[in-house]
Amino acid sequence: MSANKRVVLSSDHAAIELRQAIAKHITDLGWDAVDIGPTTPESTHYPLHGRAAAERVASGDCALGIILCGTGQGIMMAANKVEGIRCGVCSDTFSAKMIRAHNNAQILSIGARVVGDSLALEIVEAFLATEFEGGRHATRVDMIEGA
Ligand SMILES: O=C(CO)[C@H](O)[C@H](O)[C@H](O)COP(=O)(O)O
Repeated sequence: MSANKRVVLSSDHAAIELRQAIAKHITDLGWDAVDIGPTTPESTHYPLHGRAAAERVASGDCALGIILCGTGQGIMMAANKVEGIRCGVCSDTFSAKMIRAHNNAQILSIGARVVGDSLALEIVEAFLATEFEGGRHATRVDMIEGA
């Protein structure tokens, strides 16, 4: 499968089951889910998993990413420390579309303790189905990146 269908997934202990459900769901939709774990429920540290997913995207190994922790906030902060990565936390489908269409975010973060499972799948679908619009938004994204 080509790299542009590869979606890396990671989480901390707060979101393992939801992350695995999302991986199955996006596979059914035709994406290549690259689930980098963890798979066991022991308490772990979200910065490790946010950075690991972001590095898969920054390196070009995966085109997009989906990361989760309890709120989605901490793992998002860790992912955004990786150069060139734009990640937003979404709890609604409109925001999930907009972080692709206007912000060209490569990574979606979800709080597994914030949104229900079926809304989470809708948020993921909205994110994956939306393309960056470019134009005036490209100017602004370049400004985020310091251009
Ligand atoms: O939400 C989180 C970070 O923004 C993470 O899921 C953390 O694990 C959370 O802050 C603490 O969760 P814990 O299960 O009480 O360790």
